[in-house]
Amino acid sequence: MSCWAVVPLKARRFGKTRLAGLLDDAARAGLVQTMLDTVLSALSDAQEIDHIAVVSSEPERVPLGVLALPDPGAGLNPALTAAADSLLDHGATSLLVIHADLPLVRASEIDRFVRAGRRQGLALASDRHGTGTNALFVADRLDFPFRFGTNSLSQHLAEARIRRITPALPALNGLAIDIDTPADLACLLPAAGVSLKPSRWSLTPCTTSPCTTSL
Ligand SMILES: Nc1nc2c(ncn2[C@@H]2O[C@H](COP(=O)(O)OP(=O)(O)OP(=O)(O)O)[C@@H](O)[C@H]2O)c(=O)[nH]1
Ligand SMILES: O=C(O)[C@H](O)COP(=O)(O)O
Repeated sequence: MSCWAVVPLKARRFGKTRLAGLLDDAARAGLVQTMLDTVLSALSDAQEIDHIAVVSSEPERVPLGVLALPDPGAGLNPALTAAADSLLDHGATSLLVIHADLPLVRASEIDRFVRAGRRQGLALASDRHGTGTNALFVADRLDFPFRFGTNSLSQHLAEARIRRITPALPALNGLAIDIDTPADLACLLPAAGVSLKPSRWSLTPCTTSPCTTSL
């Protein structure tokens, strides 16, 4: 049994565009790198993960000890499909797809997510809005179709229904809190104790759970 984790990583110049009004290129690149480091470190500490890969058109960004997989350049779902095919050749028997923009994720949460997925055959990690999918674990069925994008959670649930799988949907803050928009940053930064420069940041209070809990 060999459990691989794969992290998709968008090309630098296309990454985190929704934050472009708030952060300049260098700040966005720094944020992306910090979040990627956090995710890779949590994966490497997770007991349930045997190997880690990053699928990216920029292999120079992939650290030593992590397998760099090429991105065919047709978007996120084709990149992940190509990665899953390639990992089958590397002996993968189960697969965790996890986004690179989860700044609070911990190894213990990854372990809980994977264990829940093993029990059900599939686990899905919703974003805090209940619409997106931040992580997906498949046991055995590496051909499960990826439907990342708008409203991906309901699309992944529909694919599960077609296959008569009842996925695990564990509520784990570190997997729910991704950083896409200025509102996401507004949720994260005060809770994380990061100081802000008011002249550059426009923060609105966040009311959507679980962003205010256990950070
Ligand atoms: N390899 C690869 N990764 C991608 C691609 N599109 C998105 N990702 C990654 O998928 C995850 C979710 O990405 P998104 O939130 O859709 O995109 P983003 O760059 O983070 O943010 P926006 O530009 O604001 O949409 C992140 O880990 C991205 O780096 C792609 O075409 N190829
Ligand atoms: O399926 C999703 O939720 C999107 O592919 C990526 O999520 P994000 O835009 O919330 O990071």
